[in-house]
Amino acid sequence: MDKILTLAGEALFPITRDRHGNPLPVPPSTGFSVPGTIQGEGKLAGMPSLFIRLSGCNLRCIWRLEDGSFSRCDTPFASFDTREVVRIEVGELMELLQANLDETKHVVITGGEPMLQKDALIELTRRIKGELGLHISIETNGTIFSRELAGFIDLYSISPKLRNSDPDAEKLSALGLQMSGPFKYHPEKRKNLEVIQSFIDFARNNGKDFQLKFVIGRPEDEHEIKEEFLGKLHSWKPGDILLMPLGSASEELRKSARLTMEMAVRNGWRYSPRIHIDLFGNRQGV
Ligand SMILES: Nc1nc2[nH]cc(C(=O)O)c2c(=O)[nH]1
Ligand code: SF4
Ligand SMILES: [Mg+2]
Repeated sequence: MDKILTLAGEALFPITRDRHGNPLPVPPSTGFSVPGTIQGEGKLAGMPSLFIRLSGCNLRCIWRLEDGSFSRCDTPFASFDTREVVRIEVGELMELLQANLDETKHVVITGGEPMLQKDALIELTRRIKGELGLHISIETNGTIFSRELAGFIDLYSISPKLRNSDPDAEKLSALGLQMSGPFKYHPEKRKNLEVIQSFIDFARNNGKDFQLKFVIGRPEDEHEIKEEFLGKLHSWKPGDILLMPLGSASEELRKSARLTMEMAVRNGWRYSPRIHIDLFGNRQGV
């Protein structure tokens, strides 16, 4: 029997057809007449893509912006609150993907933290490569590695979380949340240099690509990136390091954009936009 994936929100998005190729009754959240959107972030920003969003995350990010306001994970329905999920067999997801591909050659696997479902993902990515020959990216927080899965993926988009993402008592109480399991473990789990180095080494040795994409919300982030991550990792190039402004809405992004861009220029790193948020706002399925 096919393995089963647990997906969040719109699962595969944006799509316009069911797995038999029949039109869906509602248009996709993009409002487009065609399936697909563009990759909004990272080295492949602008690339026509379909997204698969997996449910569940081992971290619980809540950031503090420079003005003192808070910004939590931009996909809470795939991390903080996973009550609504879609369970789908790999074979069925393959049919849905195939029915919505048209000219799109890129698939992005995101979450949540997709590596939590690595067994089902190995089956899915093996079939996507073998049967459809698509380019596959994975958006991961860099806390879990699998050699077998890495072998089927072309771009590892690793987004290690900085201290500013820790859900401390003040942030939790401001958001009316309790200090329970995942919140408590976030600070000790979020940084795993061994896992990040494994992704980098595997990419270098197997003709794959990777990027380290850091979310920037305050000036101190620069020192932490250099001392606690890049200084302890090897085999990366400045062009593999991307800085992305903090925020899940355009107004938030604007607040941190200049700080982020200046930091990128100063270090020879790259700036990553979040095009889908600028174009569509903070919405699911775009
Ligand atoms: N268009 C678009 N680009 C994205 N890049 C990363 C995304 C994510 O949610 O991981 C994302 C997303 O949700 N939509
Ligand atoms: S690691 Fe990503 S998906 Fe998980 S809580 Fe943080 S921002 Fe959300
Ligand atoms: Mg994301």
